Amino acid sequence: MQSDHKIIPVVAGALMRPDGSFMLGSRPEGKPYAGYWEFPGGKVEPGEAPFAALVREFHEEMGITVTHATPWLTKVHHYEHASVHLTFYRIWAWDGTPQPHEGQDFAWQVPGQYTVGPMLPANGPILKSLELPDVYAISCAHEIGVEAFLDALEARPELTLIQLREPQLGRDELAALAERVAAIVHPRGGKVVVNADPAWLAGWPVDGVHLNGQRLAEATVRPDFAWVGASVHSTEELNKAAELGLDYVLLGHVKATASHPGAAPLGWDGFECRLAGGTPLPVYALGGLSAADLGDARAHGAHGVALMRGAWR
Ligand SMILES: Nc1nc2c([nH]c(=O)n2[C@H]2C[C@H](O)[C@@H](COP(=O)(O)OP(=O)(O)OP(=O)(O)O)O2)c(=O)[nH]1
Repeated sequence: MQSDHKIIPVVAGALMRPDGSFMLGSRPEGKPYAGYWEFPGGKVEPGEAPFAALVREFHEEMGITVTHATPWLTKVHHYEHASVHLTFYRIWAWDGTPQPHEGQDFAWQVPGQYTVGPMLPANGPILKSLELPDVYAISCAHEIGVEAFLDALEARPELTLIQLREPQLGRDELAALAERVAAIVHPRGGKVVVNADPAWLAGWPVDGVHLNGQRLAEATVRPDFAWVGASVHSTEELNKAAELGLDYVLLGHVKATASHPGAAPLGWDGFECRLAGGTPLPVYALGGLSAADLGDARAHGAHGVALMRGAWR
């Protein structure tokens, strides 16, 4: 690690297609890591704003004009050739057709099903983040009953990331429900994470664990699951989740919600404020939201929206 190096600001963007596929480019000959695959982008010029750098790089590298992009993740990485501060955007709309202006190859890729490689070393967690859907759904059996919840889950095949959060259930009841939820969600290619003591989950057919605020505060290492997330309210808690190497956080509550009556909502400005230094892990906005809030959430730096009541209406 070469922390004495000046840190070079870099912007990069994932061109997103409506089906969830996105573009990677190969690094041209003559650059460090030539032939490795990356998100198109490059160094920010002195005095240049990051978004302006993104627009310029996409124009120079592939002749397209970015028309709609939202800030997504940031990361510092120390290479042997340089230390870089990476700002990643997701690009939702552009004019023109990508043409390789610098001798690079382009490939549209499906998250988690890569046909190109190797990837730039810094990009592993960034690529993993693209496997997370726009909408994160939190279970509601405690409000509407187990059978009605399972019926609602069956009826919404678009929900592919489910947090099982049923604090009223004991371990055996929760295990039985987790099995039924997984039997619905796994055939659709989705994931189930459980908001419970990680020690409970050994042998359960689930994909990960979700840490509530207290479990996050007590954690000293990342629990050993494929997917681990946490609920946070502050930048400090977000940073703790990042230090543990978690995969995502839920940050809220953004709007007034029945589950926190009386507690003042953050609003979108307060939400964005907590991400002000950038976030290395994807953040779902939580609290009083519906799928219709996805555009606002992305515009304020969120990966997507986390819904409790809003998922099942
Ligand atoms: N473009 C891009 N760069 C990345 C990504 N991930 C990552 O670690 N990097 C690093 C690799 C490089 O050290 C640095 C980008 O520098 P670069 O040399 O490609 O930038 P540039 O196109 O402006 O190059 P140049 O004109 O200065 O030669 O950021 C990524 O996904 N995309």
